[in-house]
Amino acid sequence: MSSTRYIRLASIAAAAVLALLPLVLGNFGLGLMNDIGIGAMIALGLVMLTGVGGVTSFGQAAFVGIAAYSTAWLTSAHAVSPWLGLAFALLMTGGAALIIGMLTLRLGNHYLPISTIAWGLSVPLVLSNMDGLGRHTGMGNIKAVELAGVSLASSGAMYYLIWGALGLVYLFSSNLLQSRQGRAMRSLRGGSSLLASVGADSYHLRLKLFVYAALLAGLAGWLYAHNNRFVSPSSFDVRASIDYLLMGVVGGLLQLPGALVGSAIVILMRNTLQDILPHLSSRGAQMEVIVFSLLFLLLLHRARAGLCGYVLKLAGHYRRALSPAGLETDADVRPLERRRQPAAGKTILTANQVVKRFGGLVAVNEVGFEIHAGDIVGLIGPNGAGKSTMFNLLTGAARLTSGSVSFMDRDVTKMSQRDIAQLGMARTFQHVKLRPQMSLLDNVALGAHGRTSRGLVAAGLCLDREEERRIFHEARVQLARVGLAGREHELAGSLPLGTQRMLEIARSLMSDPVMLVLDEPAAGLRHAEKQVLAELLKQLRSDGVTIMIVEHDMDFVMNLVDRLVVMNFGSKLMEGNPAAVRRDSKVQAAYLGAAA
Ligand SMILES: Nc1ncnc2c1ncn2[C@@H]1O[C@H](COP(=O)(O)OP(=O)(O)OP(=O)(O)O)[C@@H](O)[C@H]1O
Repeated sequence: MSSTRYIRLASIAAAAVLALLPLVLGNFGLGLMNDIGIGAMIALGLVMLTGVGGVTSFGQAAFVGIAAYSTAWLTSAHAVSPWLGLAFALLMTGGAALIIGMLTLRLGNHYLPISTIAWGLSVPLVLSNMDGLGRHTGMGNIKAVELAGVSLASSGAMYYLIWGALGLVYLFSSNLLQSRQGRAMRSLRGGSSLLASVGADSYHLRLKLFVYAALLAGLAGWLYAHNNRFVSPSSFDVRASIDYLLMGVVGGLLQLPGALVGSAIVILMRNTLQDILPHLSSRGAQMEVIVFSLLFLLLLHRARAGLCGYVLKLAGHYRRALSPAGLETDADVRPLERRRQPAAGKTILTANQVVKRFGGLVAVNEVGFEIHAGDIVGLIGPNGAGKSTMFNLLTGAARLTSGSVSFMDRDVTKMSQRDIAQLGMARTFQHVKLRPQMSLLDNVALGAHGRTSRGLVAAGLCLDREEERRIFHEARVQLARVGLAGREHELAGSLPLGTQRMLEIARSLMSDPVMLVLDEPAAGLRHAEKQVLAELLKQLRSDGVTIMIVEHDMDFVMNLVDRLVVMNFGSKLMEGNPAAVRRDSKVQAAYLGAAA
């Protein structure tokens, strides 16, 4: 049985068991299940935000509080329908998350998690000081939800509402992760330069995840308010936020089921401890904190990926589980649209008097050259000549001090790396940047981000399948082009360096580039791997792809390129075909002579 079929059957069985549970559970059991469902929904947001997006939040309970108070205020003080309360709660939570996210998500390092503590502390403080919201006492008499005239006041009715909503958001999240946006989101943890090179914007991806996680917390807050029919600020303080984070860590922040497992473990454990500890000590509440702290430490030592991660690892599927297989595609799938490629020989890139200073050091000094469509051009020079700096200036990864660069008839001097990528400049990295936990197919599919468009909502609702089929069809074509056909489902992290470089090139080709810019592609490769790479690049040239290559390996470059630009001490030493460069005495003195 295929793993997809197995997962589908297991999900149907789990749904059936959950649907029948109220028949055997009493009120207490249903209350616990409702708490687990609400906790799982908040932890699901954290799996998306922290596990996928790499943003640690200590303030998620604040969003739960904003939503719970919004609906409590509207339905108890103004007697409106809880369904209007839901719309208002989501609006308030989403709006708050958007503002907080825009203010904090650009903060790097540890500043971001610290800032989450700040709003995690301040929201309950504000709630507990507002007269209209009952100050420290909170608000009661919250209306029960009604559905088609039927009151959902009982625990059993709320159980179906909570778990039904959880099922829907779980499905939405799962669809999202296996989409164009989801691939980019799953790549966030490895830094922003790879994403920029495929035309994706890390900041906006993080912001979307942040708002999404807050909306899940908001939905949970609404359910909490109408399940308990009472809200107070203490339920939404930083301690509650840490509890939700603990649920994610215990269950596993890297898998969606981790949210469910974590919520169940933490809530059931807390309940059991609250029964047992008072019999053992008069300081039961403090003991509970200690037990949870010990659990946290144990997990960090023994199972950092949480219980789900641990079990999957034992089952040997851990790495594959992070890497959805990608859609199967038919031969008759409509290919992705191609851009109009420039005519052979047309000037596609012009560097004009480019200067880059680092303080007093002039790394690139008034360098200029042109690149014509269909050529392979090499940028060479001894160590410290300024090649990498020039590479960064051309691709938009660094800003020029003066001079200009035009690409495809556009002045790109001040353009972002992402916008230059969108114009058709694809790059690879000196230190290969792949997503090791993702399949080859997913890694390559990521390269099409800038030429496809379906967004988060379409992905969550599965309205992007046609585009996904086209992406995966193209990804298979590009994998075959670099000699990796049939290896689609292997993990990128398991490949040797030479194959990883091929994979990077396949990813670059996914953007349908006008020009491929390769940063030391032969570095670290064995002789045979270099030969395979050179053959591939020659094949790409004959397919009409323009290539610029920064390289140290003279033999590799000389046998490959049409033209060379030689740099030394930041300046252009000469430009010409390989034979002319080989003959040039200045080059021999500066570089080739040293290498001979
Ligand atoms: N971010 C930076 N800050 C300060 N100096 C820098 C920076 N980046 C590069 N340099 C300096 O600029 C000069 C050119 O460096 P660059 O890395 O571009 O040379 P390169 O030709 O690529 O060298 P290599 O072949 O060794 O990679 C060097 O002296 C380097 O120390």
